[in-house]
Amino acid sequence: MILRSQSSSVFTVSSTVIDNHTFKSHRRQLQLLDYGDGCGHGQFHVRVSKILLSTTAVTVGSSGGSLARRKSRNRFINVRSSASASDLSSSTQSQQDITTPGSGPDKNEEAQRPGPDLKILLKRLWKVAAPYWFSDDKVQARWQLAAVFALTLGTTGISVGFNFLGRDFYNALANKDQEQFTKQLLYYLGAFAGGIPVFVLRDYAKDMLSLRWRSWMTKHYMERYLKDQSFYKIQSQSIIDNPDQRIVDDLSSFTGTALSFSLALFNSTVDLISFSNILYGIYPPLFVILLLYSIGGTAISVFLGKGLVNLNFLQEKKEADFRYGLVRIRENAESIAFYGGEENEMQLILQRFRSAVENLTKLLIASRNLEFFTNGYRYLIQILPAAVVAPMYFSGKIEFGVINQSVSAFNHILGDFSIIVYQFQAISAFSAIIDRLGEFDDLLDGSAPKVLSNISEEIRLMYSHRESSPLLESNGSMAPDKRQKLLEIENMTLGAPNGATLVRDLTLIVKEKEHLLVMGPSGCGKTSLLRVLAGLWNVGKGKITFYIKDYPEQLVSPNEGLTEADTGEDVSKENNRPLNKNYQGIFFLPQRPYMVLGTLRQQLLYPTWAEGSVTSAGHAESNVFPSFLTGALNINNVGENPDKPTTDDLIQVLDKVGLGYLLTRFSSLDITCEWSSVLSLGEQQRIAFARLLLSRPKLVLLDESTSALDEANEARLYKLIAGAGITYISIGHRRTLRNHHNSILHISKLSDDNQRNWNIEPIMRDDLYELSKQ
Ligand SMILES: Nc1ncnc2c1ncn2[C@@H]1O[C@H](COP(=O)(O)OP(=O)(O)OP(=O)(O)O)[C@@H](O)[C@H]1O
Repeated sequence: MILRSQSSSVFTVSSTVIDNHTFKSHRRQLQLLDYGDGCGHGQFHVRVSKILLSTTAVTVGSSGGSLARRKSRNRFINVRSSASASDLSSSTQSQQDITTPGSGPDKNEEAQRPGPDLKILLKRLWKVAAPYWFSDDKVQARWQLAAVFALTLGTTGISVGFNFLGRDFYNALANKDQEQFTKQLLYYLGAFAGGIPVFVLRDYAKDMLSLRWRSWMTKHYMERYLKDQSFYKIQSQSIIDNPDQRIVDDLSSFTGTALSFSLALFNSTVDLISFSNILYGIYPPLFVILLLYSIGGTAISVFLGKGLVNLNFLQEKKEADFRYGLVRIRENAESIAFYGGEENEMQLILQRFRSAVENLTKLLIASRNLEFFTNGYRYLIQILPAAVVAPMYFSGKIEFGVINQSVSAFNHILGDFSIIVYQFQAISAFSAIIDRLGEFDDLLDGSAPKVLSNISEEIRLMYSHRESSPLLESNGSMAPDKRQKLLEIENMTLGAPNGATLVRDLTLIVKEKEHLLVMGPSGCGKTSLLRVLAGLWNVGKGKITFYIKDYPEQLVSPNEGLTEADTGEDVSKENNRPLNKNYQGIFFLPQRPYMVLGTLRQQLLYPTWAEGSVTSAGHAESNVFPSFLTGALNINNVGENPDKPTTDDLIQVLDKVGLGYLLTRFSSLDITCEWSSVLSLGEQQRIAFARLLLSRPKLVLLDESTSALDEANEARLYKLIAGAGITYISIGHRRTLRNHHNSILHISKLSDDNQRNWNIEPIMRDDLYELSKQ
C-alpha cells in the first residue's frame, strides 16, 4: 500500500499501488511508503522490505530517483528469484537433454515480435482471468472479493476522515487554540488506532484471495499442461519459451497484480468521487485545470511508454532462459564435469545473462525517459493548489486549514486521474504477463495459431478390445498362429516432425509372446516408431491398432473411445491416450532411464501408482489448502489402481532384478535421494524393469533399455519379463538381443526409389519358444 502524507501534518492513506505486488509475488514482501509534504517540496519514497530487508529501510530518496531504482530492484529481484525457483523448474524439465525452447538466437527478437494489440490484450486478460470466477470455487472467491472491496471502501472513508481531521488540526494550530489543538491531536491518535487495522486487514484479505486464485490457476494450467502430452509437444517442437516460468512466476504475478489493479481502479473511483466534492466545493476552476492536466498527461505517457510492454515480455523470457541454463548445469553436472566443459558452460550462461542485461538496459533507458516526463508531470503542478487558493486565504474568504485541505484533495484527485501515468511501468509489466499467459492459454486450448499438430494427414492410433480367447490345441498348448493379436500396424508411413519420411509403408502384426526386435542404423527411425506407437508423434499416414482387453472397465468413459470394436471410434482424433497406458496393458520404457524426484518406493511405483501425492492424509487434514488443491490431478487416474504393490512386493521385485542390495545401502524404501545421480545407469535400467514387473502390462516397448547392462543381467531381465507373460518389442543394436526375441524388424535408411525400407525376418533358434514359455 502507499501511505501518502500530504503536508507534514495531514496523514492520509491511499490506494494500493500495482507494482507493489511485483515485489510480493516474489516472496519479498516490500512495502512502499510514499511520504510527501504536498506543498511542492517533493515527495519521498521509503521502501521497506518486511522479510528480506526487515532490518533496514532500503531506499530513501526523491521520487524520481526512487522510481527508477524501484524498477531496477524489481528486475534485480526477478533475476535473483530465478535461481531460487530452480527446484520447481528442474522438476518440470526433468532430465531431458533437449533444446531449450526459445533459447535459439534472439537477435532482433524485438523486431520479430509484433507489438501488443490492445484488443488482443484485453481479450487475453478476460480469457485468463475469468475462468476462476466461474469455477467450482466461485462462491468462496466472490465472497472474499466482496470483503476485499468492502475493506477498500473502508480505507477510502478513513482517508476522507483524515482529510477533515487535518483541516481542523491546522485551523487550531493557526488560531493558537491550544485546547482545540489537543482535542484534534487525540482525535488523530484515535483515528490511527481505528484506521490502521482496516488497512492491514484489507491487504491480508487481498493477499489471501490472490493466493487462492493462484492456487486454482496453477492447478488449472498444470492439468492442461500435463494432459495429452502437451508438455512434450511444447518442448519437442519448441512452440513457446519457458512454460515452467509461466506457471510459476507469471501466474503468481498475474493474480496478485490483477487484484491490486482492480482495487486500485476501484479505490481511485471512490476516492475521486469523495475528494472531487471537497475540491470542487473549495474552488471549481482548480478542479477543471486538474482534469485537463491529467488527460493530457495520460495521453503523453501512453505514447512515450508504448515500447515497454514488449521489453517487459522479452525480459521475462530472457531471465527464464538464464535460469533454465543454470538448471541444466545442475541436472547434467556429471556429464559437464567429465567433459571439463566449465569454460563453455560459463560462456553459454554468460551469453544468456548478457542478453537479459542488454534487454534490461533498454528497459531501464525506456523507463528513465518515461520518468523524465512522469516526474515533471508530478511536481510541476504541486505548487498550483496552494498558489490558487492562497489569495482567498489572504482576503479572509477561507481559513488556513482549508489551504491544507485543498492541497490534500488536489493530490488525491491528481493521483486518481493519473493512475495510468504513475503506474505505467507496472501496467506495461502486467501487460507482458497477460501476453505470455494468454499465449500459453491459447496453446493449451488448441486455439493458438501455432497449433500443437498441424498436419493434414496423420497416423491413426486406435485401441480395441481383444478378440475372443484363442483356440487351444488338443494338447492344451496354444497354437502359435492362433495367438492373440496385440498390435497391428497397417500401411504406415512414418515421418519426422520436419516432414522427412523415415519408414515407408510398414505393415506388421505382433501377437502374444511373439517378441519382436527392431534393428537398424542410427537415425533410421527406430525410436520414432516407438514415439508414434506411444501417440507422441502422428506425422505420416496409416493405422495402428492395439488390441487390449484387460483394462478396468470402470475407468473407461464412453466418449474416450477405447472400445473401437463396439463403437468403431478412432481415439486419435480426440484423445491419443485416453487413459494411463498401463491400464491399457501397454508400457513404454524410454531410451533414457527416468528417475522421479522422491523415494525409492516412488521410483518403483512410478508411473502406475502414486505415493505421497496431495491426496495423502497429512495434507488433506490441513485447512491451509483450498479444497480444490486436495485430490489427485486426475489426469491419468494414477493411484486409483486397487492392486497397489505392498512393501513385500517391492522388496521381492528389487531382489529379482538384482537390486536387493539397495535396501541394505539405503536402509529403507522411503529414503529420498537424487536417484539419477546416486544410481548407475545400469541400476536405473534395472529399476525400470522392476516397474515393468510390478505393472505387468500385456505389451511393453523397450527402447535400448538394457544398453547399460552386462549380457548376464540383460538375459536375466528378459527372462523375467517373458516369464511374467509380458510380450515385448525391443529396439537395440546388440547381437545378444537376438537370443530373447522371435523375429527382427530391420529398418534401413530410406532410398529414393519409393520402395519400403524394412523387412521382417524370423530368428531361428531352437530354444527360443522354450524361453518365452518359462
Ligand atoms: N523432434 C524432432 N524433430 C525433427 N526430427 C527429429 C526429431 N527427433 C528426431 N528426429 C530425427 O528423426 C530421425 C530418426 O530419429 P530416431 O530417434 O527415431 O532414430 P533412431 O533410429 O532411434 O536412432 P538411434 O539408433 O541413434 O537412437 C533422426 O534423423 C532424427 O534426427
